[in-house]
Amino acid sequence: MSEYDLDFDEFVLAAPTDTLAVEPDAREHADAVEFRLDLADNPLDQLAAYDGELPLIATNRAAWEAGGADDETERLVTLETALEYDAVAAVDLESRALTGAVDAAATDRAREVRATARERGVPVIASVHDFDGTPPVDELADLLRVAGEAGDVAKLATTAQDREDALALLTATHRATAAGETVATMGMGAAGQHTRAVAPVYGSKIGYAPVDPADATAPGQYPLAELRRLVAELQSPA
Ligand SMILES: O=C1C[C@@](O)(C(=O)O)C[C@@H](O)[C@@H]1O
Repeated sequence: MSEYDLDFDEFVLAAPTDTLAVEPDAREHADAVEFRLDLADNPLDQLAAYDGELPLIATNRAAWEAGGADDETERLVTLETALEYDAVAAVDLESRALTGAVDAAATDRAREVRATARERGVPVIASVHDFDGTPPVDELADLLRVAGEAGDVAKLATTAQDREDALALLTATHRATAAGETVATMGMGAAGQHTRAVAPVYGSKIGYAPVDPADATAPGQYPLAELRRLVAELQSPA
């Protein structure tokens, strides 16, 4: 068993970054670092040099899901190579990449990365993003169900335009958790911000918050120390 194990039975607060050098600053409040390979310079060299304490979630976000990786083959090869490093304790794969929404060759490759992760005992976060809005609750439930079949944690980040969107996301989170699914949800944008603190109350198992707000990887993220404080207060009300 690696010293870097991550499971998602309990809430995991991840600090997203493109530079592993921030890890010492994340330690006080984070449980993990999300390493955004798609945004990083020399990501594999950074991984080879990593000797921090926090486990890493490896993400190599596709350009078609608003990430920085535009060559599908290369991004999946890089992600699979990242799995060779002990510190990589979870891997993020787009649910659409795993379920055939891209193209057949890319789907096979994404599934190979998932198989490699599983051989190594590394959980797979199957993620879905909606950068335009938040679909109705039943659609959110479907997205979570499909992602949950594709991965070990179903992650859903949608853009909340108003409080109804935020409520829909929280409702879907609550229902999925009550049904025994392992999910992570967060609302993007100003109207979604509070869901980042509140969704863990309804069972969401991952939060993302950068050490430095200037390094935010999505609209509406709280700074790390702030999200840690909010989540802790809401989980243990006085
Ligand atoms: O998928 C997610 C969630 C996220 O988009 C957010 O909204 O906090 C931030 C990303 O870095 C991460 O990969």
